[in-house]
Amino acid sequence: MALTLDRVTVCRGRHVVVEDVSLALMPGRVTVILGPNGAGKSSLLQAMAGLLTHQGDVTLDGVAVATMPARERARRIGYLPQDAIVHWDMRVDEVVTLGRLPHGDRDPDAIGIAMAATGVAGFADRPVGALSGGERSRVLLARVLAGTPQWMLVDEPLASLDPAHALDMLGRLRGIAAGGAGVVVVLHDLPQVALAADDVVLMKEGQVVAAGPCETVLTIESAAQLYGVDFADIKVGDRRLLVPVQRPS
Ligand SMILES: Nc1ncnc2c1ncn2[C@@H]1O[C@H](COP(=O)(O)OP(=O)(O)OP(=O)(O)O)[C@@H](O)[C@H]1O
Repeated sequence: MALTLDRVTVCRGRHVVVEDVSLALMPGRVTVILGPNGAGKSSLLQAMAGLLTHQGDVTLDGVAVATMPARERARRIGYLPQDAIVHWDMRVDEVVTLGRLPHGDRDPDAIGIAMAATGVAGFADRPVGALSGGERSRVLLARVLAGTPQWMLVDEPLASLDPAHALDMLGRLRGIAAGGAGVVVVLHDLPQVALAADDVVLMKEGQVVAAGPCETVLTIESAAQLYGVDFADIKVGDRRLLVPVQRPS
């Protein structure tokens, strides 16, 4: 079930936005992609999902994602884009049921498990348009989860969530990985990265500058190099959380 990238390059217009990226991502773990704005994180995630034309190979269990029939790809890889919105004012349970489309069924077990895992069962009959941003984020996660994908690719799921809901969402993503799926998530907030990540991929200007276990790859030094600002660390339990600090003038 490994998701493997071999020399993946993505061009948008005339620009190379992801360059020569090779990675082996493992299921059962949360891998966080981080890097400055415009580094190519979303483009890389979309290439992994088979949604963006690229050079090089993205393979799942040795099978090229680009050549998988669309339905099979959607069954195996769940993708939650940045700023995902729901265009129709459907009920929560109807939105979650849409996650079963790649399977062509309305499997009540899968839908129920997804709703329970994301904590949306309590407002299943409400219209999504009447939910708060945090509740809506959980519904959209439930929709992807209902498809029981082997891999979940999630782009900035914490935008607009307050700290409590952000922690809740990170816990749910970790729970999904603990259940055996692979989780790849783009995040910006470094304390949240340290709380969520087993592995990290550091990207800058389209290239992967480092990848591996969070505790060894994400350091004060690597973060400073990545973002061009200084960081301090705070020890919380067995984790070191990095926070940006002003460089002394
Ligand atoms: N649809 C598009 N057409 C042309 N260029 C694009 C398009 N989407 C993104 N880009 C460009 O590709 C580069 C990488 O963008 P991408 O969204 O992958 O970066 P990112 O690291 O996810 O950024 P952010 O942290 O700001 O979300 C940027 O220079 C961006 O301007």
